[in-house]
Amino acid sequence: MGERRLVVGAAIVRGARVLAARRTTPPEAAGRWELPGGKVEPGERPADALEREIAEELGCVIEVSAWLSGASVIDDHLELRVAVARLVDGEPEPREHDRLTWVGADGLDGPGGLDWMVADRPFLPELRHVLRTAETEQHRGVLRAVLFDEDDATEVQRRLRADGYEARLERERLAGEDDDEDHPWAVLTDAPQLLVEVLVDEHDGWLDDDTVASAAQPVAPLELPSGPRRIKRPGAHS
Ligand SMILES: Nc1nc2c([nH]c(=O)n2[C@H]2C[C@H](O)[C@@H](COP(=O)(O)OP(=O)(O)OP(=O)(O)O)O2)c(=O)[nH]1
Repeated sequence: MGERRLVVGAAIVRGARVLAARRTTPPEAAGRWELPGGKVEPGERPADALEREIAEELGCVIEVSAWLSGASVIDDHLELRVAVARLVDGEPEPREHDRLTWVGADGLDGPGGLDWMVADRPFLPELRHVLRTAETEQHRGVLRAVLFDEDDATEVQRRLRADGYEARLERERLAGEDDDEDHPWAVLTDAPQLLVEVLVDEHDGWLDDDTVASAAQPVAPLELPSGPRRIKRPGAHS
């Protein structure tokens, strides 16, 4: 027997919750929760396979941020890897699943938690950690400024730090397969939203949706978006 074929699952994280999907087939898996995804085609990169499967199954666009560690055996022929991903366009709709749910660290598993596919369970502790980190950042009012160029990101970071705020750089695709120029930079900061908005504006970036709606409230009575959306995203990048 050769190597097991790879199945990839997406832990799509928004705010501090992850999207879980309930299977309908085969009968023994119906009613069990999984991370949406599917089989990687021969010659296909796992991140591309995942983005393709999500478009097919959920009708939305994601971007892989980082792979969780390890792989989990599904059966003699298949093994599962899981990536943390961010929703970049559209809203997930179930096309092949009978239910979708956004679940936080506390609702992942354990009493009252979801009944996951067996192969997914080894990923839950690390996933819980990812969600807890996201929760902490939300509570601290951390904003995420996204910029296309490293120079812009570094400059925004420098200016925020010069003003006494914390500012940390992150690459949008952290541990993906490739590292080409398409992947933007993010600056995570505890600076006030207005200041961050001014800086991203100067550097052709935008403020990410996830963080704004929840984080901005304690900072200032601004006009807040009622639903998740991106604030000032350039239409195309040059
Ligand atoms: N997508 C996905 N599949 C999982 C997970 N956990 C798990 O055991 N599996 C199993 C169920 C299936 O046996 C297999 C993936 O099959 P699939 O039916 O979702 O994949 P696919 O869309 O590429 O299907 P196919 O039509 O090519 O057969 O992996 C999970 O979290 N996500």
